[in-house]
Order: sequence, then structure tokens, then C-alpha cells
Amino acid sequence: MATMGQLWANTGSALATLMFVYTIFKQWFPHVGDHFEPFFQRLFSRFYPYIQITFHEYSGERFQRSEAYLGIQSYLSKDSSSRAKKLKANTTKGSKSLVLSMDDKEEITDEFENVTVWWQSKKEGNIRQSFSFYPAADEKRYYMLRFHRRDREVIIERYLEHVMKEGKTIELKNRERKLYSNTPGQNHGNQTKWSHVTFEHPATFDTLAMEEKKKEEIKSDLVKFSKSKDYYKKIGKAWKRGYLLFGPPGTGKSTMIAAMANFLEYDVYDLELTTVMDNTQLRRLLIETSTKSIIVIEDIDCSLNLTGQRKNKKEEEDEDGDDKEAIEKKMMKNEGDKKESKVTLSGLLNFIDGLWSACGGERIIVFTTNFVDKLDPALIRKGRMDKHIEMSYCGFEAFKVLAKNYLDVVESELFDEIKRLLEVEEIKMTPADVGENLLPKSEGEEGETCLRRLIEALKEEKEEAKRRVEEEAKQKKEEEEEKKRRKEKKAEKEAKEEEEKKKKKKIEENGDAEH
Ligand SMILES: Nc1ncnc2c1ncn2[C@@H]1O[C@H](COP(=O)(O)OP(=O)(O)OP(=O)(O)O)[C@@H](O)[C@H]1O
Ligand SMILES: [Mg+2]
Repeated sequence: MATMGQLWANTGSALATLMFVYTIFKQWFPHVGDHFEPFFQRLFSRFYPYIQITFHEYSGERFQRSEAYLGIQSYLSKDSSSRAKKLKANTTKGSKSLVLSMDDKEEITDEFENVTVWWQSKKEGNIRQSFSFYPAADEKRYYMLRFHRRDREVIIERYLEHVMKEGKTIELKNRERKLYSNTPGQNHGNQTKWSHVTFEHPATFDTLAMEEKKKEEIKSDLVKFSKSKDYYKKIGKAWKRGYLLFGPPGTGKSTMIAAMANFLEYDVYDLELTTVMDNTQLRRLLIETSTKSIIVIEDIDCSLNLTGQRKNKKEEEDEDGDDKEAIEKKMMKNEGDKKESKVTLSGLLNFIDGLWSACGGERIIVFTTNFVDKLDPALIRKGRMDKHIEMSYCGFEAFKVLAKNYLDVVESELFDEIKRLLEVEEIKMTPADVGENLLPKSEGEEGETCLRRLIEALKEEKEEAKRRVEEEAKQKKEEEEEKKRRKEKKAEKEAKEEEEKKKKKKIEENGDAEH
């Protein structure tokens, strides 16, 4: 075997020398050289046992770097940084860190299913004769993959796919994540378009104040989703999952979305429904979202008049009344409607799980709302919004997370009092308010001081809640009395009108009789 190997090596180097001599010869005598070219090619391919594939940086579309080249660059970056002796460091657009790749003319080996392959980074330089915007016109870079003839099947059928897949994964991991929002375009006839900034929200599941068990459940649900490409395919469902986050303001719904995005390393598309003119635009926006992303519609109950579609007649009559204020309000609303979004409930349902929703895959759709009861049941049924998560007022466990995050305090004798207030007295305070109270107000303020401030605030909140309940009851009573008064007034007016009518009729009848 050793002698065979040696023979190949010797043949290889002899051929390489021959090729080198031929190349020099061709440069001196180009016309004669061309004549011999087919012969040399045939000779070379007969004895040379290796196959080469090249992947050019720019191919096909101008100005666009080839996806294959970028994928290979990412794939090789993990090996290059540890094995290649000469490295090149680049900042690639959209990448959050430096990308290390092997320098030109470097070679590294890779193993796959017991097969060895060689990767080489190469550059073909042209002498610059004129100025060009097209970078590849002067310097054409490419990767060259070399492998033995006998491994052709493994390489073509499996290895290249493996490289592309791994490369894509590394690329996605390295990329700078983005926060997209849809803004109405100025020059495109009110067409709304995605624009983006870098997504830098620092929230994580560790900083999220919530019971540990609930957090773990959500995390494992997310992990299961992100690894279930084949499962979704098997059951014939588009690879997406819907989450409905509901709860009062300040309970961490938006924070949870940021934590989810950071956990899964997804981009976020914050969809403002009111600026989407119609269902077609909505569908276009959906098509333009990328894979591995969370599409968010915040405050879905306020986004559109989706809830109004199932209002019964009685409710509408009640609302109408006949007082001037109500009529004015309605007129203003109709005026506004002309410019308002024409996205319908069915358009939105189609957005979530119509045929178009399957393109791209690996997407999470999140709705948030303060009032879950206001939403149309069709919108949030299981299958559309697969997981409903209630974000509620701060419990003791959630408080402990905040105390640790804000004050680095994990234990204190004041905890018992806080536990009593939150669990026994059932004082309702949002994590946002708890956090605000825990935040040191001056440099060096003691943790204990902040905890005491929180206790005071909780007690105040209790009093405040009591006052609110009384106030609400009073207001409700007043409203009912007012309604009653109005009804009586209306009935009185109607009775008066009826009386007048009768009187008028009688006079008319009398008049007719006299004639
Ligand atoms: N569960 C929580 N864990 C950690 N911080 C929280 C939590 N809830 C609220 N906060 C803090 O309170 C602030 C407001 O929270 P957030 O915006 O997530 O609330 P929200 O539920 O989305 O409110 P809204 O319904 O008004 O949109 C955040 O900046 C965050 O710091
Ligand atoms: Mg929010």
C-alpha cells in the first residue's frame, strides 16, 4: 500500500511538474501552447486520481456573493481558526463578530465518514486595467475542494449537503440579530415595508420574573419546537407555533418576547397592524419575513376592530343611544375608518395559518393582549395560538428573581413580610412596579432600604386598591342612575310628543267636522 501511495505521490508530483512546465511554455508560446492543451488535459485526468470542485465567491448575479461560498467560509471558519497557520479576519455585513477564515493559498483537511478531503482558498488575480465597481473583476477568490475519485459518491451525495447545512447554522449563530418593524413607505403609495435595527434587548429567561416551573415549561416548549422540523413535516403541518401572552400592563409580555428571541437566537418582526392597508399587504409582509424569526403583534385587541365583528345587535343599540355625544363620536369614527386599515379578521387568520404561512418555516407568532376575553375565539383557538401564557401580577417567586437581579439579595428577614403581603394579603403589584421600587434610588443605597420601600409600596397599594374598589362602585352606581334618569327623560319626552300628536289630530278632526 505504501509503495502504491508513493507511486501516486510521485506520479502526482511528476504530473504537477509537467503541468508547471507546460504553463510556462504556454505563456511564452501561446499559439503553440493552445495546440497541446487537450492532450495535456487528457493526460492529466487519466493519471491524476483526485477530483476538484471550485466554489467562486461571485457567481451568477453580479454584486452578490455566492451563498455556497459564504456557507463554505462559515463551515471552514471553525476548523480554520484552530488549524490553518495563516488566517484572515473579516467583519462581514450582518455578522456580530469577526469571521476568521483561512488566508489565500492555505490548505486544510477535513474528515467526513472516514473520507479525507482538502480545502484550499485560492485567488486568481487580473492585472487591473480599468476602474471597476465589480470587485470580482480584479480578484476572483474561490474555494477549491479536492477529494479522491473513489469518494465521489460520499462527497457529492452527502458531504456537500453537510457543509452547506453546518455553514448555514454557523452563519445564523454569528449573525447580528435584527428587530424589524413595518413602516409605511413614502414612495410606494402607502405600501408598508420592513425596516430594521440591531436587536439588542438584554432580557433573558434568567432575568424574567416568573415561577421557575412555568419558565422551564416555556423553554422546553421552545426547544422542542426549534428541533421539530422533521416532526412538523411528518404530521403535515407548517413549521410554526403561535403564542398568546395575556395579562395586565407591566407584567412582562414584551420582556418575555425579547427573552424568547434571545433564547432561540431568532430575529423579531414587530408587526404594526394598523399601518397595514389591506390583506394583500399583510400577506406580502409575511412572505418577506425570514426563517428563524418571531412575528409579534402587540396589543392585538387594540390593533384592529377585530372584536367588533361579532358584536350583537343589542350591544350596538345600547351603544348608539340618541344623545348628541354618541352621534358625534360615531361620525368621527366613520370619518377615521376611511383611512384605517382594511385588514379583516379572515385576513389575519390567513396570515397565521393560510397556505402562505408555510413559506419560510421555523417561525413563531406571538400575540399580546391586556384583555384576552375581548378577542374573537377563532383568533386564539388552539392550533392557531397553540400556547396561551398568562402573565400575572408579581408572586413571591417572581419577586425573588427581581430581588436577585436588582439588588443581588437572595435572602433577607424582610422576605417573610413580603411573602405574606403577596401571598396572604394577595396584594396585586406588577413586576414592573416591584422592579421600580427595588431599583436603588441613589448610589450605594442598601438592599434592605429598597426592600423596605417595596413593603411600604405594597401596603399603600392595598389601601389604593380598596379606594379604587369603592370609587368604582360609586361610579357604577352614578352611571346607572344617570342611565335611568336619561331613560325616564326619554320616556317623558316621548309621552309628551305622543300627547301633542293626539292633540293635533283631535284639532284636525274637529276642523274637518266643522267643514
Ligand atoms: N416578568 C418580568 N420580569 C422582569 N421584568 C419585568 C417583568 N415584567 C415587567 N418587567 C419590567 O417592567 C418593564 C415593563 O414590562 P413589559 O413592557 O414587558 O410589560 P408588558 O406586559 O409588555 O406591558 P404592556 O401590556 O403595557 O405592553 C420592563 O422594562 C421590565 O423591566
Ligand atoms: Mg408590552
